Order: sequence, then C-alpha cells, then structure tokens
Amino acid sequence: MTTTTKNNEPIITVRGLRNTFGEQVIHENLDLDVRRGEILGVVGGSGTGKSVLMRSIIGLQTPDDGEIEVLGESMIGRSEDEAKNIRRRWGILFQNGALFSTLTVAENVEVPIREYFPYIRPPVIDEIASYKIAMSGLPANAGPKYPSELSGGMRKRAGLARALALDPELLFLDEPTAGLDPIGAAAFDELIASLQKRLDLTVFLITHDLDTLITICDRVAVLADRKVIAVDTIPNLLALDHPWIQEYFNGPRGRTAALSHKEGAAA
Ligand SMILES: Nc1ncnc2c1ncn2[C@@H]1O[C@H](COP(=O)(O)OP(=O)(O)OP(=O)(O)O)[C@@H](O)[C@H]1O
Repeated sequence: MTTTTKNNEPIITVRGLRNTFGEQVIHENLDLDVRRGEILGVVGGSGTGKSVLMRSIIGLQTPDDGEIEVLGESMIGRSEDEAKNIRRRWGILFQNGALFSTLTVAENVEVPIREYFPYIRPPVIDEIASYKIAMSGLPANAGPKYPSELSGGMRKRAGLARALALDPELLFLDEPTAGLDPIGAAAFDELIASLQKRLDLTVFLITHDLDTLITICDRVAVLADRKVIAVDTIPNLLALDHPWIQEYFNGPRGRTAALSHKEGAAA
C-alpha cells in the first residue's frame, strides 16, 4: 500500500459518463473519483469497459455524454494544444507496451521528451532516458536494444520508462502484469509501489490480477452493470452483497491471493 501523504482531493473526476458503440451501451451514468496520491485498482469482468473508461479519461475516446476532469482541467471539447498540455502531465503504459518496434528502448523513451522539449540537447536527452531506464529496473545495456530483443517483463519495464519520461503526476497502467509469470508480476507490483512513493504518483491501474489489487492498491473500483458499482478498500468491498464482487474476491482465486498475502505479511 502507498504511504505518501494522501488526501481526498480528486485528481480525476468522472460524472455521468455514457459511452456507446452502435447499439451497445458500454457505460451509462458512470461516476468515479480518483484521489491524489492513491493507487486505484480498476476491476470488472471482461468487456465491462475498463479500457474504454481509461481511453475516455485520457481523451482517446469521445464520450456520448458526461463530464471528465483531470488535474483540474475538463477533458471534453479541448483544443489539440490544450489537450497536449494536459497529456504531458501523465504517463501511460498500454496493455501490450505499445513500444515502437523500429526504435531502441532508449529511443522509445526519448520520443515524448523530443516531442515536448525539442530544444533540449541530445546528450542531455540521452542522460534523461538512461535515468528513466534505470529507474524502471532495467539494466543499462537495455537502452540500445530493440523491443524484440527483450523479454515480456523487460518490455513492460521499457514501456514504464517511457511512461515516466516526462516526470508525470499521474500514471495510467492497463493490465501491467498480464502475461508475466508470478515472480515477474510480483516484482513489477513492487516496482510500481516503490515508484509511486518515490515520485508521489497517482496511479490508475486496470488489472485482473488479484495479487496486484491486494498488495499495492489503496482502493479498488468495480465496474459492472455499465457503471462503477463501488469504490473502496478490499475489506469494505467484501462487506458488500454484490454477486460479482463476492464471486471475484471470495472465489477460489481470491481466497488464495488473500491467503498468500496474509502469509507474506506474517513472514
Ligand atoms: N473501438 C471500438 N469499437 C467498437 N466496440 C468497442 C471498441 N472499443 C471497445 N469496444 C467494445 O467495448 C466493450 C468494452 O471494451 P473494453 O476493452 O473497455 O473492455 P475491458 O473491460 O477493458 O475488457 P478486458 O478485461 O477483456 O480487457 C467491449 O464489448 C468491446 O468490444
């Protein structure tokens, strides 16, 4: 869990969000607050609209209705220039890493720096990229490598290094531990928790990984029935009588994750 100073000030506010694709209604009247300094886990069954919610918040999806504020700025109907100014204040790790395959890791990390700060001299940009690569737990020799030369876990770290390139206040992570083995996933969780503390980040984290939720999330938002049906700590969510919540956290996988966390904490 995070230990930096937290308050209840929302850094992301979503109100009355509606998203549809043709006849398919994904979100209806969805509300959500993400508080400054927290790691908020976002869970829900497959296809409940977690990624569409994230895309709406970061402005990649125009909702049919609703209000979205990020860092005090409305995300709806902004000009490209205004949106660009807000975008530099967050970092995103997409599900597949979304690295440019023809660029090395260092060049990938440098892309946002060159875009936003074209006047910074190349040796300084190289230095910033090396620092971000090290910060993401990659060895220094990963910088000149291409994404295809890295393991899945290393690619995630490279994506994270790029997400951190502009010293963001906010980090969006879409299923960061998907496809990692349990040891790699636990190490990635630890990295996120430690970066959150060191950099005082707010983290919006979509995951199916119960271990991640239990180990590093301060609160968890549950998507079901086209909206966020609850946002709370896991113990408080467990007290709710919703069938999906009970099935998810109290099913065999949920119990195993909770048990191993308890044993880990006691060790
Ligand atoms: N661009 C699009 N065009 C049409 N339908 C879309 C589009 N993007 C998403 N959808 C649909 O919206 C629904 C929600 O998708 P989304 O990817 O947000 O789900 P999710 O909760 O993130 O799922 P998962 O856990 O499986 O990743 C799905 O039914 C999906 O098919």
